[in-house]
Amino acid sequence: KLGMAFKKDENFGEWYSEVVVNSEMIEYYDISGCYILRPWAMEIWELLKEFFDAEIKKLKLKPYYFPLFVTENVLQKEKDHIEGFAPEVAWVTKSGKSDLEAPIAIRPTSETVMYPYFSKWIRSHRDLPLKCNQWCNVVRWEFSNPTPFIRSREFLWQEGHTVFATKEEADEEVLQILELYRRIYEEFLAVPVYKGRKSEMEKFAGGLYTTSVEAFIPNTGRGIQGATSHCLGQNFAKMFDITFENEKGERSMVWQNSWAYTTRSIGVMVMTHGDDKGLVLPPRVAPIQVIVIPVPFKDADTTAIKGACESTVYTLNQAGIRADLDARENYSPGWKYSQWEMKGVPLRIEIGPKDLANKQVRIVRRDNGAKVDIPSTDVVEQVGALLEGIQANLLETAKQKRDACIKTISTWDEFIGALNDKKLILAPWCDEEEVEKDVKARTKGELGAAKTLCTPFDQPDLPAGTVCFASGKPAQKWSFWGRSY
Ligand SMILES: O=C1CCCN[C@@H]1CCCn1cnc2cc(F)c(F)cc2c1=O
Ligand SMILES: [Mg+2]
Repeated sequence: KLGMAFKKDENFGEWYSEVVVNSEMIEYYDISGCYILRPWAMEIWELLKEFFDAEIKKLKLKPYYFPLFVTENVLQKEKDHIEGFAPEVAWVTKSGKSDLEAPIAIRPTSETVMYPYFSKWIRSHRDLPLKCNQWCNVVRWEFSNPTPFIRSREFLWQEGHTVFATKEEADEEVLQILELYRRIYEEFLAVPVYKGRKSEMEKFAGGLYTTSVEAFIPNTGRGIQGATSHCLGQNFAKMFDITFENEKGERSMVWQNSWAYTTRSIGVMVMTHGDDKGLVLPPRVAPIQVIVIPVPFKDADTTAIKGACESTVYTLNQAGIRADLDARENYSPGWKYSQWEMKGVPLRIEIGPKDLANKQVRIVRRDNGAKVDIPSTDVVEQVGALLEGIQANLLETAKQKRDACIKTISTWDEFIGALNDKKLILAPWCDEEEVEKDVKARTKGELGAAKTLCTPFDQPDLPAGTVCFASGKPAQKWSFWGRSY
């Protein structure tokens, strides 16, 4: 069966589940919150990884792999680091029939796995900076509604953990990595994001401050954290005794960062660009950018048509374009069109007897359905230009949709109205945690409470005398508020 049973603007949740399955990204698994990532998803993950890994290698990050398991006493090294997270930790308690002497946790994140060894490896300033990155899976036994890519009990990520002699170096790297995350979203996934700082309440409790890139899903009116880059300060250095002897022979504590993005990024892309025909892939992350389909005609020369298709694929591949041929005999062209549209392939090239005779090919765009006939000799240049056009169009369209959801408010009533209208709310805030807690309490409900998403680095000007929408106290900053994933 092809085609979508659910419409994006009518049943978003069902639409999303259907798209990720019909496009062959995901197969549901018999453990709740766990999903099979099929090639159509893993190839996207690998394209993102290729970019990000090359970029952090330029920043001198070294690849590591730490164990999946961590002992109970090490995991609980510092109460405030994992206090609220305890229910999410998955434990191994047996091997075969026999109980383990002590339960072993499966890593939900790797600070406690890594930092005892950072303490051992770092003695002198000459051992700094230490720059560790690992690509791995983590497990968090969450209970809120599982969603493929967006919220799963196991997911893939990279986690960077860096150690510096000075706060200045750490502060600089936090922003360098955040910029890479912005590039992943805007330049690859064509998803607009805001860079900002998390509030004291929303930040990583174990750190000094948290920055993030924040996306927004217009269909649900929910913000979603795209990636996060923390400055940990010297908190973990204290916890794990990570000190070094500086040039003057004094013992000092190190300054640390940690940062991650995850397979959630693929889900954000699906939600942003997908339509009622299925997935719409930004060309820079499309495993197949162009699918070439022969269109045979009753007595036409099918061999010549297939030959033209094969040479078109070859020519495109030689130009570094990810093109493929769908010459399956057991499916009609029409069926193939629908299937590759469902999988979100950015361009389709059709070659039939007429095209052959006119030495042209027909190109069809997935994003806006536009059809264009071009001379076969121009195919590389035209396809290249079309792919760039699609990439830009997807980002621009997503930006306009997101911007249309932004509501700048100044009073509580306006805030509630905007929340009910599924808006991304920009509000003047007094920056007091009590007020943040109060807003959460006053907006509790089955759709979830409103919270601060981030304080965007790019601050609109705040006229003197502006008061906080929730407390009436003098506003200190503009922050994004809303419901979130
Ligand atoms: O967000 C990052 C970037 C990569 C490295 N880790 C940091 C902070 C992770 C915050 N966090 C997030 N979730 C957790 C879940 C747990 F079950 C648990 F024991 C601990 C945590 C936890 O520390
Ligand atoms: Mg969590």
